[in-house]
Amino acid sequence: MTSRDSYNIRVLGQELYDKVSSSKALLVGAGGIGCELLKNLVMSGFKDIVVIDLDTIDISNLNRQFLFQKQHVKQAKAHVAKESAQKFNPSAKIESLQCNIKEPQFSVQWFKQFTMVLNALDNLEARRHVNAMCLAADVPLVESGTQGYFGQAYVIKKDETECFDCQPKVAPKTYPVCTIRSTPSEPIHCIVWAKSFLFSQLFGNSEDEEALEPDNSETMANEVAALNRETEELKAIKEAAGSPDYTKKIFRKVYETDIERLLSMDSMWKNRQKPTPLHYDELENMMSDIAEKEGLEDRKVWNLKENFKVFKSSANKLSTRLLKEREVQADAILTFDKDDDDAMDFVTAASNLRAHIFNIEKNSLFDVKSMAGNIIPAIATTNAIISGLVILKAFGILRGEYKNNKRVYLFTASRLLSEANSDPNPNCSVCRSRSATVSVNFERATLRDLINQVILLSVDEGGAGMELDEIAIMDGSRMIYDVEFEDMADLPMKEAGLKPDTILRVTNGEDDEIDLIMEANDTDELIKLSSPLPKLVPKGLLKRKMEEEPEVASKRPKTVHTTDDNVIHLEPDSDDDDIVLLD
Ligand SMILES: Nc1ncnc2c1ncn2[C@@H]1O[C@H](COP(=O)(O)OP(=O)(O)OP(=O)(O)O)[C@@H](O)[C@H]1O
Ligand SMILES: [Zn+2]
Repeated sequence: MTSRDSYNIRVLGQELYDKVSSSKALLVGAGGIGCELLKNLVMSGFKDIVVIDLDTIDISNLNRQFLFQKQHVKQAKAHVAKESAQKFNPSAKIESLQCNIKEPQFSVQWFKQFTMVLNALDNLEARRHVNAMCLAADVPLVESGTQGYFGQAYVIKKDETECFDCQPKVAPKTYPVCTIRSTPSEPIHCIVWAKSFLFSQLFGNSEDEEALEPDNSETMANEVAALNRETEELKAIKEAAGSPDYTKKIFRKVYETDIERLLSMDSMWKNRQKPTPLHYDELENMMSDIAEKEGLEDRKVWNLKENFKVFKSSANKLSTRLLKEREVQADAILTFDKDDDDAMDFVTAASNLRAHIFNIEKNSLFDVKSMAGNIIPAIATTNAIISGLVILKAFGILRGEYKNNKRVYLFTASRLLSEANSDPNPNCSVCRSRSATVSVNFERATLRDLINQVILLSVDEGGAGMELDEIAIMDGSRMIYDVEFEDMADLPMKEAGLKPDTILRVTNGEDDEIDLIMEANDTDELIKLSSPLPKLVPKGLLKRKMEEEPEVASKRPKTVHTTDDNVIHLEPDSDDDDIVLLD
């Protein structure tokens, strides 16, 4: 027994220590929270840990992801995190995987080996996936997130608590296309234009215009046609990459010709201040009287000449890079990355030039970076506090606490607020459906076998007890059976495109649905239910139960969604919540 173990026994008590040291934890993500958390896990006595992260270490991670050092840049986060954390407790077994958690090899069956899963992710999609897998495998999950000085940590457990998807999440902000392309009025409109329109048209994939919201109104039809023409013209200029007047062509098109075309649409400017085009040659002449100085400060707002200079140099650098990449791969593109200096220089200068034309305030590179990259600074202390709380949630799980394992919110790095975990939302389509694992011989069993032996089987015999003419079966968004679509019913499952870990959703009417998680069975038995299907709790009943317990409902604080998917802040509006002040 190491001295760390004897220390942990004294702190945790023998009973909890035994649970901690015999559990197996999966840590998803080895970034800001993940690094802290892996260190906490090994130091608090977890002995069997799998850490997974798809990414490699970037220099910008080093200020807070302290398991990584300069010499590790470009190496796999998961492997380096494992090596560094191992030193805190050499007796812990850590397995590292440089993979995407969404890969099919990480099946429901694979998730079942863990006592708990700890999320340390930075995106909605992966969080949703892990949530669904943990529900299907019935493994408790600790979800966490931070944003600046705010953070949260909470436990998700099938049938006991809300799941990640019980409350709707806000979609990232989008902007109407006509505001971005024709009538910007705020700095962010110019930044979105530079990043999502100009950058992606010139160097990336023109389909990339993620932040633009199509505007279908008829009055805009002419304008949209004009803008499509602009896009075509830009494509032609793109072909001139590498030629001496390349940047001049771009500049004249987007800051002169396009602006003059906008000015010719009189109705657009009746109640708006008109833009003023910029002229390349005039600016070029002005440049001759300033000394060339390299290295502009990123926190200073550049003047017109400086923006012009940076625009030309960064556009040239990006197009040279793209041409080089195209020599190797004909359809190479550049993807905007906030940590790519040339891309940030380009977006800052291009958006500032546009801001100048529309009389909008310009911004420093530092500020443009935070807006273009949707960045709210990641703060090491916030990650550290939240990771500590995640470990307390994990201890709670080992003690069998779910509902009373309170959600914790961190406000402005000094106030912690906790609230009771909520019941699952009776209308949640992710966690409120019943689920069961069915083992299937994919080579031989047909969908009809599944229908007869599981779906139509009576509830008393462990089946779903549904009626044949009422059921519909979906494989994700693909309909594979209903009473009027039996084409696939008699094919072997494999031929019907079904494979292990497919989750089939069977519904019959509104109030009854069940998810069947398919696993491989190579025995002679075509279909085998591992356990009877869970009995249905009609949604109506659950809803009524919630209404009968008003004190539970009224305790729910008001939800305030942020623009990012990292964290949802809650504002307390109940006096009963525990508030802890940190020094
Ligand atoms: N699907 C996924 N599978 C595995 N790991 C993932 C997946 N999605 C995200 N991650 C990892 O989760 C971690 C989240 O960490 P964090 O929020 O600190 O982000 P970061 O990329 O390290 O930092 P930043 O975004 O601020 O540059 C990252 O290391 C990321 O690679
Ligand atoms: Zn749910």
